[in-house]
Amino acid sequence: MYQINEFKQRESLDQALASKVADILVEAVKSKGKASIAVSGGSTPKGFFKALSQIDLPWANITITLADERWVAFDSADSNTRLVHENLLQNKAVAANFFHLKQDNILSEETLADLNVAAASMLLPLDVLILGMGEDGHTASLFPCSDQIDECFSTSAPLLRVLPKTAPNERISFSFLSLKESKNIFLHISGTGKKVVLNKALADTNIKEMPIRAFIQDPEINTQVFWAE
Ligand SMILES: O=C(O)[C@H](O)[C@@H](O)[C@H](O)[C@H](O)COP(=O)(O)O
Repeated sequence: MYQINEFKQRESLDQALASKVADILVEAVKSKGKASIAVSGGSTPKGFFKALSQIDLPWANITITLADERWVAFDSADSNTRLVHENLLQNKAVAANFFHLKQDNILSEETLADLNVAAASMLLPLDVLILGMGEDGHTASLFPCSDQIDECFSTSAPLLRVLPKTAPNERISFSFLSLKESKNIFLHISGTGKKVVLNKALADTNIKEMPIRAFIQDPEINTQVFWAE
């Protein structure tokens, strides 16, 4: 299920989402000494990253990772790791820990197995998950067009390799079953085009056709949608 929070200005959304996420992270650190957050890449979250980076938080006890990453070099314009380093791991958040999904040149079975062990012990369940959504209804790198779409929903491994057919780059993504355990889930989208996609996602039920449906229609999952015009 979902609740929608609508904003006229993207800047107001960025501030509101940053302050909500900050409160959750503070509470998590207070109660268990540490907190984890997975953010998404793409073009939408830059302003949110900047707003969150300026908040005074116990950053040294907070680990940031990505919901998914493209398997590209750090200096590539497509690197979500680079996006996070340039926009979120700045200002006060410079003290935060970053869990790197992109490791070696090749995403081998061994690398994936090591990442799965590390993610399970260090990050999961996530305290905060910020999802984005593509025009095709993908979220994280759960791509409807990929041969891995069944595995995206069925695997109990935290992470999997995905090869989208309609988007560039090999990907690594947290699986649906690991993402759905997140304690606080947000979907951050902006623009009228994304509102149309959201409405399309709400109008039908096939999750493999539009994976975002799984997060907004499952009664066991509570997704806070943050949308700005
Ligand atoms: O690395 C990625 O591609 C993502 O994490 C992906 O799931 C993204 O969030 C959506 O594609 C929305 O992207 P935009 O914000 O660019 O529309």
